[in-house]
Amino acid sequence: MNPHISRLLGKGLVLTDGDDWKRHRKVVHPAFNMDKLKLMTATMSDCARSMISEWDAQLQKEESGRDGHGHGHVEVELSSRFEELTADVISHTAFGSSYSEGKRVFLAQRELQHIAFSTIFNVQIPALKYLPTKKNVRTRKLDRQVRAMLMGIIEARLASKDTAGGYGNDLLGLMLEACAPPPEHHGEMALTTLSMDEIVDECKTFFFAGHDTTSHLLTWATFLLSTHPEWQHRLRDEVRRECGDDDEVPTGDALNRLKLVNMFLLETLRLYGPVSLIQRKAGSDLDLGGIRVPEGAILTIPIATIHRDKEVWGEDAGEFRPERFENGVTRAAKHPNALLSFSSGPRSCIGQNFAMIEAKAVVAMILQRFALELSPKYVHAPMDLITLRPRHGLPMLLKRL
Ligand code: HEM
Repeated sequence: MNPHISRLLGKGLVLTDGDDWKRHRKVVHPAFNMDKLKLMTATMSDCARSMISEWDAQLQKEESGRDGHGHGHVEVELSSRFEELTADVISHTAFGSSYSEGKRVFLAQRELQHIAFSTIFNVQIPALKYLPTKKNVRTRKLDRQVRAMLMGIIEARLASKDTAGGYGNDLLGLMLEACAPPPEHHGEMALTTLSMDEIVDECKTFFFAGHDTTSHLLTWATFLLSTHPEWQHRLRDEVRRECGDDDEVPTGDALNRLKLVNMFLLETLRLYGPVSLIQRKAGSDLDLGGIRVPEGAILTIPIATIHRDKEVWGEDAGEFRPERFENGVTRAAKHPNALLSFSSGPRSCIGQNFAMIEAKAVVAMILQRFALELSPKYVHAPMDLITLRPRHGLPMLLKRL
């Protein structure tokens, strides 16, 4: 693994194994249950609303700047805008009341991520990571800053627990709650199930695993909305019926009723899933459909290829057809687990409901207010750099409805 990426994730859920992984998953799991996620819907909508207000202001400026003779639309590069939005959402949902400190952590994490991505195709020579190259020096400095800032946030939370009446309802608070000592040891503040370092690494993992992936889902979803106007109309009708018009913020329950939006997002994940491949190591000798796989072999699961396989999805595998999900994910293909965007089994994505709720809220709020038309500047060049993104961004024309 690229050392810059290991540093980004530390010993969080993604990179731990065996008993360590079980312990981490047990602590983190309660933070992602449906009731907690519903509480986070309001935060997600608030972040989306502030992005939408910016677009409204841009449109207003465009209209007034031309004495009422503007062309009635603005062009926005959506992929970078969605990256900001999802970073904002994860900063708020992970750190709630400590949002502004959390945002600083995430800006440093983002720079670390850019360094990691810029070295992804380098040959990995172990000794190189100890050399004082410009990137190594910067990485170490940022890493120290991230750790110190996160420790500061966590210590402040622990110290204010009694006066604040708990650790808080954000992801960090819920993790601390799960690690809290039993009442008879009240006051001892020993974190019994995850160490301080491990909590720091879990915070880093949320940011890394949770913001880029969800932003690319939103990017490809809006791309497909603009290239399939009939679906844009159908989804808008559903959103208006279930969530109301543009001055109403969709509730968690209303989002739950968006069946067509859900089918549309699943089809987006099938055709343009942010994660194109995952790897697994064989824990013992295996027989995989007649092929002998020895213990320790690394298997690559080519999600993107499986998602377009005609033998799995039928002759229309290459076409955009959300209807295939009409009877649920398990009946959409010849195999019930054919959709692998969030992986499958015990190591599947812990944030999948979080990501789907966020994507539904943002798509619904955009459809309530704007019509989307792909800019003529758009060049279709999907690029797989850990996650699948449009190489030249997604310039989109937004029109007020
Ligand atoms: C559209 C959005 C997302 C996609 C496509 C996605 C995809 C995935 C995939 C494919 C895996 C399995 C990786 C592997 O086995 O190598 C995974 C794991 C994981 N994801 Fe996500 N993810 C998304 C959003 C999120 C969010 C929002 C969070 C957290 C806030 C998150 C946190 C995690 C974590 C912690 C793991 C590791 C789970 C474990 O090993 O137990 N993901 N994700």
